[in-house]
Amino acid sequence: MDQGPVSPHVLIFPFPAQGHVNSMLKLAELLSVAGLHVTFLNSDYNQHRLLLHTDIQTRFSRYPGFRFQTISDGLTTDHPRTGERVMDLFEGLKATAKPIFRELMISRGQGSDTRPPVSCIIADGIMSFTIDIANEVGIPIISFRTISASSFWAYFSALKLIESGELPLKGNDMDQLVTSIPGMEGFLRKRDLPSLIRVSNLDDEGLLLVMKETQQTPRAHALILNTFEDLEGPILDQIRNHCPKTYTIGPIHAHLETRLASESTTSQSSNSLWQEDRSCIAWLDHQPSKSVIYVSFGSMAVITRKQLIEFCYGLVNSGSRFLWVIRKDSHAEEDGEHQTPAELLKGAKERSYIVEWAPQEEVLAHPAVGGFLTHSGWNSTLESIWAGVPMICWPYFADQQINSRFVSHVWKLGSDMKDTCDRHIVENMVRDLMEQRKDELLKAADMMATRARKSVSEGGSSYCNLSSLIEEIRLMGA
Ligand SMILES: O=c1ccn([C@@H]2O[C@H](COP(=O)(O)OP(=O)(O)O[C@H]3O[C@H](CO)[C@@H](O)[C@H](O)[C@H]3O)[C@@H](O)[C@H]2O)c(=O)[nH]1
Ligand SMILES: C[C@H]1CC[C@@H]2C(C(=O)O)=CO[C@@H](O)[C@@H]21
Repeated sequence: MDQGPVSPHVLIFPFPAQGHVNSMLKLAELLSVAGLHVTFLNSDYNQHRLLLHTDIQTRFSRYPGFRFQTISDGLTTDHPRTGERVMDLFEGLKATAKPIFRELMISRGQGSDTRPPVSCIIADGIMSFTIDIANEVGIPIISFRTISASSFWAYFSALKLIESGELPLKGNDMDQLVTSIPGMEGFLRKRDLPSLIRVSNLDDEGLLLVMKETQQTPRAHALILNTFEDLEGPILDQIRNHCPKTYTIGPIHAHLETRLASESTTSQSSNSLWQEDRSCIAWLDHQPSKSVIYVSFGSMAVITRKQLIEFCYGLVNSGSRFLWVIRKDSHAEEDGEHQTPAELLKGAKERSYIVEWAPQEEVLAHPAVGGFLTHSGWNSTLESIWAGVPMICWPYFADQQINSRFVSHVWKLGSDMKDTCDRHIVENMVRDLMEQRKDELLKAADMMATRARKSVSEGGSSYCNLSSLIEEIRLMGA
């Protein structure tokens, strides 16, 4: 990448969760490759886990302008930070991180640092207190929202949903179409609204939070989204009516690979907060081409024992081979139930493999993988699109409900199991994806993967947008 004469200093501040740290740390590396000074402000809790489970220090030591800095997320070490309790992070950050961040920005991140002062902040768009502080101290700020453009737009349109009377939800017909989100009139049902705004009470804390946070974005200098024009073009047109400087630079994980390759460098870029169990790659090496369905519900979902059992039976009865990520903290233990998932899956021992955390990007790229049963987190969705792997979506919360509608009905890359969790449905959907509609879905997935490749290749939309973004950041530092 070209390196101009000015060397600005960007401070990157993610919301402290895996799905956010992952993409924002990849952006940090992209900016470091371009020769910018970068400070990555990680929570103490996540930094400890990154150091424990990755080679992050060594990886970033090749960038002399890069530093990690840490900040408290306001929660105790034993707080789960998963499931619904992830929302506690917002209070923790406001009470603890916000005043520290203000002091840090008043000093322009200077302390004992010999690097130039911070000239630009890139902060998670779900933490609008960073916009208040940046504007107060006079440092330009760019919001990075780590969700899809479509879910961002749904949150942005929440006020319209309220004005038109579509929110709060009334009645039981969740299949009714929603009419007041411009660009989604023909296919978005009530049940496809992100769970945080799929509510029947306007006092709902999640609704108020996500609405307020999203409404603040136009106050930032620009918006970065981890998506690409060919994927979400019509929705991006809508967003640009409110946030004209919207840079789409995704899929970021692939963009980083591409840029590093063009610099003749490679990066084993695990940003995992859990220890990756690489034994699953050896297991995949012994499975036939496109025969395995990969199952993972990301880093935050917590499922009930009953749901776990329905998935077990559905997968076993489908007859398919499967690789399943079951985090230790991902399912509630219930009284009188002591069978582990491995014991429950005894009947499918030869054709199943369980790990607590996988090297997901590598798994999805493996020739043995032919499908992905996913919770539709945005990173997982993009990683699956990049790898050309069709999906069965089982959205858990937040943006996932709308992502799964786009996967199944707009991009036609799989099916949506939303709001059900029944062994027969799991079995039928796996058979459909891995057998009946296999060729058709693989073809559609392959076509979208080709478009994704084009976007991060030289001259592609994400490639050009990243170059413009870097140029803009350089001008801020001048
Ligand atoms: O065994 C695993 C499982 C996951 N991952 C990685 O973990 C990330 C998970 O991210 P995502 O798929 O986005 O899910 P969540 O962890 O649930 O992410 C949160 O953050 C996302 C970005 O804001 C949102 O889209 C989600 O709804 C929200 O739950 C991905 O990069 C995966 O590759 C692994 O490396 N190994
Ligand atoms: C805890 C969730 C509330 C909203 C956040 C989010 C967003 O940016 O809208 C995405 O997924 C979750 O990580 C966050």
